[in-house]
Amino acid sequence: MIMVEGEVSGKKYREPFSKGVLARSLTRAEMDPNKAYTFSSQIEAQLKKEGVKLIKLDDLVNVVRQRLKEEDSEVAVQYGLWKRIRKCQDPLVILIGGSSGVGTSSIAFEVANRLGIRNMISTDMIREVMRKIASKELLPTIYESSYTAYRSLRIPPPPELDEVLIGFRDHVDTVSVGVEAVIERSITEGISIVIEGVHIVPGFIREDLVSRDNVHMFILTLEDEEVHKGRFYSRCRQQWARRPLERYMNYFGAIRRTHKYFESQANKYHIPVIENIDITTTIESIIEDITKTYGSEDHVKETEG
Ligand SMILES: Nc1ncnc2c1ncn2[C@@H]1O[C@H](COP(=O)(O)OP(=O)(O)O)[C@@H](O)[C@H]1O
Ligand SMILES: O=C(O)[C@@H](COP(=O)(O)O)OP(=O)(O)O
Repeated sequence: MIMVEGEVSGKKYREPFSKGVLARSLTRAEMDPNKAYTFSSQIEAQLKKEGVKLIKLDDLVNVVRQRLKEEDSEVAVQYGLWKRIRKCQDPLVILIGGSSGVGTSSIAFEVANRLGIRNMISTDMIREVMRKIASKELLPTIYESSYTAYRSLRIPPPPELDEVLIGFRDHVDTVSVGVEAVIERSITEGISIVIEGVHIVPGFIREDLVSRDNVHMFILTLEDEEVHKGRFYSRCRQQWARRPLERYMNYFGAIRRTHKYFESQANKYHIPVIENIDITTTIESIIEDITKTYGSEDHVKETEG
């Protein structure tokens, strides 16, 4: 059996070489799963042939990189980047926002998967916890959807102001307290996480958190209203009981107002805006933006492997 020796926070550990574990990291670097498994088997065979019984994780990574360079240079680059992200001491916190229906949960899931991040939370869940803590009388707007929050404003806004946006801002402002708590906890615990939903709005989450190098925010949009409507049709087909189409169509105008607000806030705070037409392109641009930060070896603070 070949043993692999790694190191976490100065402590050494050993585990058996696993083709499955190696294959998964290659799949994240966009290698075809079948090819990844074959490739991992070849690496194992190579090590056995060389009589290796124990290999340091860093050395294993170099063996993999060397062979990848010869066989698949594109995967080699992706694998290198992915390893650099994994080696970084700071956890990655990825925030994906956008108005209802633009695709935040679908994209968050894919991004987490690609980067090997095991934690993901929707801001709807954070809101749900907050609803159990604060009464409807105290925080009425969070008992509504983000786009209907205006209906429960305690003091109706003056007619010259957009009541949908006043309600939306109040709703988001409150839930942002919970979002900040999750970010803070992830940072102190060193846990990478993807947080997604309508409550990720530029300008609402504390600057000292979003300005960190390891916190990345993205806003998804759908310029074409018909395409946006189409997403509700497809979602409602999948989850009819929980997400009746009628509700989203009745409030579509309000949802589009929040959509515009997301765009203007993103521009104001220089947050990347990604038009979520093609799922692959959206994921690629998010991954590319994040990996840019890890493009240089200087960002590697620890050799955890
Ligand atoms: N890039 C995309 N192309 C096609 N359909 C998409 C894309 N992104 C999301 N969808 C679909 O659109 C619907 C809404 O996406 P969802 O992730 O639930 O949105 P949100 O969480 O922002 O409300 C779902 O049916 C989802 O499968
Ligand atoms: O508040 C809101 O805008 C939506 C967000 O959810 P998504 O549509 O983004 O999943 O929550 P709802 O009240 O409809 O459960």
